[in-house]
Amino acid sequence: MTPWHRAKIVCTLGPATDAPGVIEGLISGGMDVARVNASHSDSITHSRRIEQVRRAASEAGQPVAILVDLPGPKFRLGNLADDCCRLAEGAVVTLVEEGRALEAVTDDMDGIRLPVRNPELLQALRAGERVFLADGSVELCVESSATAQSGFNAPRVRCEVLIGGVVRSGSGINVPESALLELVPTDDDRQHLAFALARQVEWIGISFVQSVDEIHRVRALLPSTGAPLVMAKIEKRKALVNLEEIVEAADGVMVARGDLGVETDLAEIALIQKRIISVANARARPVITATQMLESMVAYEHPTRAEVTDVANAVLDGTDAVMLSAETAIGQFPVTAVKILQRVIAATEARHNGSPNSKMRAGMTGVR
Ligand SMILES: Nc1ncnc2c1ncn2[C@@H]1O[C@H](COP(=O)(O)OP(=O)(O)O)[C@@H](O)[C@H]1O
Ligand SMILES: C=C(OP(=O)(O)O)C(=O)O
Repeated sequence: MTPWHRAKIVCTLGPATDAPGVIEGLISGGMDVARVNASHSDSITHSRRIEQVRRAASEAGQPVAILVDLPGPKFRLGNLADDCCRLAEGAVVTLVEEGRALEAVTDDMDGIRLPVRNPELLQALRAGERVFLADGSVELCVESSATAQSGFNAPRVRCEVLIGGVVRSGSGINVPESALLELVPTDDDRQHLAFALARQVEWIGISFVQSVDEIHRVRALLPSTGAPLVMAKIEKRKALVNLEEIVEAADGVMVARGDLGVETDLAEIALIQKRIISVANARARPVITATQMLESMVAYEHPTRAEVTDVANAVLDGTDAVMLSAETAIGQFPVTAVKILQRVIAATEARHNGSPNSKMRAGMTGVR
């Protein structure tokens, strides 16, 4: 048994957690919260995963809460032919609308075609604008806009790859200066919220919160009794301006470092994390530190020294939980990743038992 007061572990469910025995392994390894990222997979799959976690948790006699993370107004790539694509620096990439006929597009002009789920984004991009993919790991520069190429039968935006890397089906697209953000909750969020309420999940995550307004609008959709707790994901510059009120209005917050690292200055991420944690600690709101905690473990069995140090530092900062994303959702070593988190948390807390939030942490897994 793990000590009840330790920092909690949140694991994102995905194809990798569908393999036999993995959910059970995550639970015995120390998973406290299972996260369903509503941006990926369909509702039948989400339902099956939630039921599987609840069954395995009940058999293990360990509480595991469910967090349904609403997508928010995030632009995303569509499905890629091989699910994954490597973009080389200097290559030409053409962004096209997913599912539209593209007969007028010639391959040699086009370079690599990447489908985009949001046609309004294609119309809005202008020459010279920067586009970031997969949490900013790939950077594009728009060479010619959809308007400039209006002779084609479907909108297309030609870009040059400035920083290369790997993108996957559904990878996020950030255009930090774009004013295109829809109102949160979006129509899509409302559907996922109805799904989450029907399954009586313990937490819902609101993406791209910028002020308390988004929290109030989501709360207005919740039932008066038995509602899930509301986690505000801090990932926009404006959320940092309104941080204190947001933390006050939410039941918990997430340091969503993936989007935060693109939407703000990456160089300031460590300081921003410390500030969010400290504001949450001061108001007794549980805080999750998320994204790329053990990223190399998506492909390798051992984490880097920098990654385990990052986990330990988050615990020392006072985080109440650490989160795995791709590591458990699509990684090759999901159970090992959780066990490593558990070991690092235990080793760090054995020497620094300084968290003021023991009772609050216990509340994170307030399973119904
Ligand atoms: N349920 C899932 N199905 C397929 N892939 C997933 C799933 N969840 C996560 N992933 C993959 O892991 C990556 C990191 O996970 P996460 O941070 O939760 O997603 P995102 O940043 O795309 O919202 C995603 O970009 C995606 O490639
Ligand atoms: C957790 C995050 O959100 P998402 O998975 O929606 O990118 C993040 O941006 O760090």
